[in-house]
Amino acid sequence: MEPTAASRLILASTSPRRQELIRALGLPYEIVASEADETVADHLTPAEIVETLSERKARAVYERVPSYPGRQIIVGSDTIVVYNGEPLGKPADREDARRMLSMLQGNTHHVFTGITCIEAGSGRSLTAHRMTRVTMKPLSERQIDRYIETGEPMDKAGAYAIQGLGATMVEAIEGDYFNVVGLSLNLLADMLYSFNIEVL
Ligand SMILES: Cc1cn([C@H]2C[C@H](O)[C@@H](COP(=O)(O)OP(=O)(O)OP(=O)(O)O)O2)c(=O)[nH]c1=O
Repeated sequence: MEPTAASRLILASTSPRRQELIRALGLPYEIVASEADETVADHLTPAEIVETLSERKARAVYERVPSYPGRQIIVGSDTIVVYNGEPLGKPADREDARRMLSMLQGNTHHVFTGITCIEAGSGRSLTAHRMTRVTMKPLSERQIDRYIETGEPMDKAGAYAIQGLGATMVEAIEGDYFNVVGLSLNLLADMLYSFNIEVL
């Protein structure tokens, strides 16, 4: 089959960041919220966690997607921060955000994002992940408290947003920036190419 740009993507996500990122690809897309359970077994590695959850999110939408005349690829994604072997999701409350930021400040952590693509008609599925290294500069307790007061940490893995005020706390990154924000466009483009969808 010839590569085609006429296929439609369905982003299985409520994340406004992911919605903005997928728009950058310039392909037709639709957003469908995915209500997948995000609990996983304790023994999974970070890569297994984000791959399992991205799969679960994509599959939840795949199972209820209406039929459509063209090709549709459902895209699910999940992000976690890992520090010292501990996976950090979104903070439960301000205290949890304080605990996470106190650990991350002055140290290097890893951000894992998994992506799953499922083709609606055939059910063919692909899952992969990327990892980015992020180093935060040392922060005082007062700086952490003031950052938490902005409300920015609350719906972000690891309690910070590199694309927001959190950028002022990041000293260095190694790897794909967009993987930290929640969707590596580089990885997604490679995965779409396996479905004969050319972004460029
Ligand atoms: C580390 C980091 C995470 N994040 C976000 C990306 C994800 O939205 C969120 C991690 O939570 P996720 O559970 O991966 O995603 P979500 O619940 O926001 O959205 P959905 O499951 O519906 O797709 O953290 C940032 O926006 N910036 C950052 O710098």
